Amino acid sequence: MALKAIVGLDGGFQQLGMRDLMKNGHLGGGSLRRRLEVSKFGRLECEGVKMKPVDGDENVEVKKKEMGNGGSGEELKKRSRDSTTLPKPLSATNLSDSSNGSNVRIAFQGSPGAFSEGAALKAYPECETIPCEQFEVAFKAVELWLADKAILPIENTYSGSIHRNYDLLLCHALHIVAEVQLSVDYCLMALPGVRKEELKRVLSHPLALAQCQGVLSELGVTQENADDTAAAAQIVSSKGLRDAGAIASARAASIYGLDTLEEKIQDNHNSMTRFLILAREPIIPRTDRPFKTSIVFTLEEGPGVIFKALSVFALRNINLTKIESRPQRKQPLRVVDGSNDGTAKYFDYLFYIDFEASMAEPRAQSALCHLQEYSTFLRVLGSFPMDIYP
Ligand SMILES: O=C(O)C(=O)Cc1ccccc1
Repeated sequence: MALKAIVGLDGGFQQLGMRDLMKNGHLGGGSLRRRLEVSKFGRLECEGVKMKPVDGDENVEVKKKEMGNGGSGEELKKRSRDSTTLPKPLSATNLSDSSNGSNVRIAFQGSPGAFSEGAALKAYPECETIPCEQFEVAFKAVELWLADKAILPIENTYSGSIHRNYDLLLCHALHIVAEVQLSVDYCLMALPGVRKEELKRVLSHPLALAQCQGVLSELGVTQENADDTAAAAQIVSSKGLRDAGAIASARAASIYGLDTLEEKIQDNHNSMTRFLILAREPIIPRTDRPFKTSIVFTLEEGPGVIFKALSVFALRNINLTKIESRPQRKQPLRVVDGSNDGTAKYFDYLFYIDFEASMAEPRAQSALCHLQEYSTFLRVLGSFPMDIYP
């Protein structure tokens, strides 16, 4: 799919949105350069672009078995129709990507100062970050070569999995190339001169509000959802709201010129958020450092299939770090014939598993070959280094 990037700077902070990812145009070098120049403070907007459905089923062909990152023949044929997903030759930019992230553009959902941006900077301190209105836009930005990678929060030790982002992993053909674990510190902030007692409401991302209930109920304020924590800070600042505070990062306070009224206001100080970094191409799995592999699969019907599926890892002494199941939205029910009482209908699920092994290890390869005996669909989402230094 081709696109045209249109980004206007109207004086304020902007995000990449659907409107900027155009249907029929092409990406002119000039417009890309212009967009990238503003991207430190701008977000892309997208409208009118036909997005793949977010229920994750367009790329899921459950009737076919699929191994590795290459996909089935049918899927490869489908992908080859869309030239943006074809592997591209190495360029000078690829070769100059350094581990500190200079020359790497990372798309994230949110405004500058969001925690997702902080996680991107933890992984690649010198990267260029591209704020996007929605997660779909961040994925699209990578698929359309506007960004090299996308980052998305996937789970939190306090509130668990971010289900929508699991679903998104399946809608797109991006590969997980890294994980980042971040301990998130929330700050309460307001316009300079505003005191805590003057606050009548506090704005933030729902996840942040949920984790700061102690302070919020002490303040007796109403809570208002924002798209992301930094957007909350931006609203308070740009609208000059003197009765409102925001919960966001210390970086957001400094970006939007707000004063921090209280630091580390979260109820639980040990809470961590795990983010995934996605790219168009998988990385080459290695065995010289701890690796994790993420897979998604569906199972045949029958007694004990989940037990059998999990045993392929236990038999090879492979540790599982995460199990998640999600309904198959497009075909949520599986009709099973053959019971004595007639036809039964079951909920049909996708299983996501993370295991501690690299796809370069024979035990991981044989575990997945074994798993194929019980699964109707299997996709490796990525094999990537574990973030062991949170
Ligand atoms: O809103 C943000 O800043 C985000 O990046 C999403 C988020 C919110 C709370 C914890 C971790 C990530």
